[in-house]
Amino acid sequence: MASKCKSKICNPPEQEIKVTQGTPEVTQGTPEVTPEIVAACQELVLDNDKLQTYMTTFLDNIERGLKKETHDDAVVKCIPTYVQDLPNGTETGKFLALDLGGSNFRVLIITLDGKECDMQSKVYSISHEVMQGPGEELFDFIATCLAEYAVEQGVADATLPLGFTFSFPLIQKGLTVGVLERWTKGFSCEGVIGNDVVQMLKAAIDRRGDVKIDVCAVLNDTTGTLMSCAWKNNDTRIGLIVGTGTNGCYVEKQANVELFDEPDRGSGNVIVNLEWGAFGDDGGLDFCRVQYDRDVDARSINPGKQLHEKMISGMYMGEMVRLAAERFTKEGYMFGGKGSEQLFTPDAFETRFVSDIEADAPGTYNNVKQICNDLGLADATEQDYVNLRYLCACISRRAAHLVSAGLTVLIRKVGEKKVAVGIDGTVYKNHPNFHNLMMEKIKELIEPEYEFSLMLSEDGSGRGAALVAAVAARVAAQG
Ligand SMILES: Nc1ncnc2c1ncn2[C@@H]1O[C@H](COP(=O)(O)OP(=O)(O)OP(=O)(O)O)[C@@H](O)[C@H]1O
Repeated sequence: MASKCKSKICNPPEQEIKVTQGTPEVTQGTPEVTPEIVAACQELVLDNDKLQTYMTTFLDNIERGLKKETHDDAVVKCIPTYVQDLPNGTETGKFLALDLGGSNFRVLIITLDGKECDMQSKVYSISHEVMQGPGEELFDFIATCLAEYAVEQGVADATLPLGFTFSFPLIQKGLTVGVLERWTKGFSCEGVIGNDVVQMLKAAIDRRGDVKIDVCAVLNDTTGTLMSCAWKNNDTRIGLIVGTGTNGCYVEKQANVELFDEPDRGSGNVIVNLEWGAFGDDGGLDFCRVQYDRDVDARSINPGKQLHEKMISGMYMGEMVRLAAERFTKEGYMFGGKGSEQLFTPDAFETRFVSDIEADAPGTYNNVKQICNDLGLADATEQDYVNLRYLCACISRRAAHLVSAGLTVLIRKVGEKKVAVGIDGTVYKNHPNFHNLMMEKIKELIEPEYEFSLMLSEDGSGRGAALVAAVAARVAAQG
């Protein structure tokens, strides 16, 4: 099989993989990506016709999620968040925030004063045992971190308002009531699904009895991201996360959100948490899923669920590249047909490698070489580097294009001529091309009358949680 390996190596002064249009191309005079790999990767290219199909299906899914009659069977749940008002820059006070939603857990103390915001925080990593152990132990762990940090910061007796950023699908029944619908992103703690996570948090705090806390909002990081960005930019109407998982939210008219059952406090709007990670769970994305998607899904702890998320987010992107590299190695096109033990080990190829490899300057192979060495692929050739970079580009670009098509639908749905999108998540932040790919693709897909901007929303989970709590307090004070 190794004989199939094409090693056409030259040493061009400049080499660039263009990832902006169609399939990534290599400029002339550089080692070309092995043609068999290019041909096999066509399935990862989402042309605008496919993206139109995606957009039509996605919009239909949103409508189904918003309508009472179809909501129960809808996969894109469109959950009303009970956040009716965006910040106006007058929010003040000291707040606690908890941020649970992925690989790390954080406790924050946030001081808001008009346009000033001071944040102190501590990060705790969550062990595999806690992520997949009994729910009560998860909440005891959260309460312990909270209590320790509150004592350390001298606010244990201050009864500060707390915003709880809990970034898993919650059915909200009020600003302080959130029932977990299902776990995602590798969590599977028993005894939480179907329960109100705010009550579980309060119970854990009470079990300790050493801190006084006023839990006054539960939200997910998407909502926090939107709020945090809106605090800086009045045009913000959409929040997006591309991190461990992916999700989106947007400002919708209350009249269109049939499940929203609270009186209008004046804005006429409410933030809708799409839970768009589940898009495709009814087969709606089968037209563009490929074998790597099916393999990643089959080996996950939630097969058949979060299929859109699995095509996009950081938890799966590296593994997708690894699966492709494994395939092309076994077919004899890469790494001398041999590969290495690490290359054939699930999850050994981290998503940060995708960013690092694509960040190599044109014609240079510093990062890719280092990564190959670390993966036991010290014999990799320049041709292998080019091929591996191509696989990274195909998979990250597909993710960026899916997100772009989703945002195009939301920008149109918001319906205002000028819309800012607040975005958070390490994939968006650290991937060298993700932002540019999104800008280009949305411009291509959307009508020219829409003006949009994509803004990095710094720390939506922390500042956003404080803002939700603060806005609720401001609106309540206004009567
Ligand atoms: N340099 C990088 N480029 C791209 N992805 C990366 C990079 N470094 C880490 N990641 C990926 O980012 C993900 C973590 O992102 P982030 O910290 O934003 O998520 P989270 O807060 O844990 O969860 P979420 O934001 O989805 O609720 C992991 O899947 C990790 O593999």
